[in-house]
Amino acid sequence: MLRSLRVWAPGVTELRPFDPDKAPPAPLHLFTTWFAEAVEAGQPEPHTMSLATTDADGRPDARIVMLHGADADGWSFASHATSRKGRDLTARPYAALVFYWPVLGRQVRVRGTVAAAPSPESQADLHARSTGALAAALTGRQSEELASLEELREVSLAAWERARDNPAEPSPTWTLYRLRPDAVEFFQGEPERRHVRLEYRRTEFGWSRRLLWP
Ligand SMILES: Cc1cc2nc3c(=O)[nH]c(=O)nc-3n(C[C@H](O)[C@H](O)[C@H](O)COP(=O)(O)O)c2cc1C
Repeated sequence: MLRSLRVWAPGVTELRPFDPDKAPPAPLHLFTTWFAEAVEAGQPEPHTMSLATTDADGRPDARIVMLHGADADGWSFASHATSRKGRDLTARPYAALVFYWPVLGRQVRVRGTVAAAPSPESQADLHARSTGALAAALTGRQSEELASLEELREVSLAAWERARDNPAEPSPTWTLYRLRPDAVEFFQGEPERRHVRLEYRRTEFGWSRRLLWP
């Protein structure tokens, strides 16, 4: 089965030429352009990304989270500070994000230091989202062992009710995190496998750019 599968099948993926000489001086601008192009090209869920962290012993872990924003302050996402990833970030406030947009054969990797936003900002970010997002956050206990699906159902039903009754109910452990990048890499797939990798690195004078062998 694996051998019958194709990456970037014609008709599914459009590999556009990417000229790194015309790339903007800062990675945020290129990310914003590529993100909008992924949306326009019909990429499902382009705002989901892998978030990699390491625990206190340096052991890595990764999971999918939603992108909450990308601006001059960094790339943001939200989760419980008490979750496994939250504990990792407390122990080692450094992370990597990976976006994969297969309809355009593009990957973006972002690495840098992570800081937690002040609680009022985290709560405001949560309350600007859907009732379901608030209910999920109010359910809490993320990454703890769950005794049964029945217990989850009971706690979740109560959380949905609280979220509907009080859309401003706080979820004390819910935290908005910002990753301030020190490196951002853009990968554009190429049909002859001469993929273009453009890496931006933060320097004391701004951003430097270099190509990487694919
Ligand atoms: C599409 C998708 C989006 C998700 N978005 C989030 C998110 O924004 N925040 C979050 O805490 N978990 C999110 N999750 C769940 C995480 O992948 C993960 O299961 C959870 O956060 C616990 O991770 P941890 O034990 O490493 O802390 C998402 C999962 C999927 C599949």
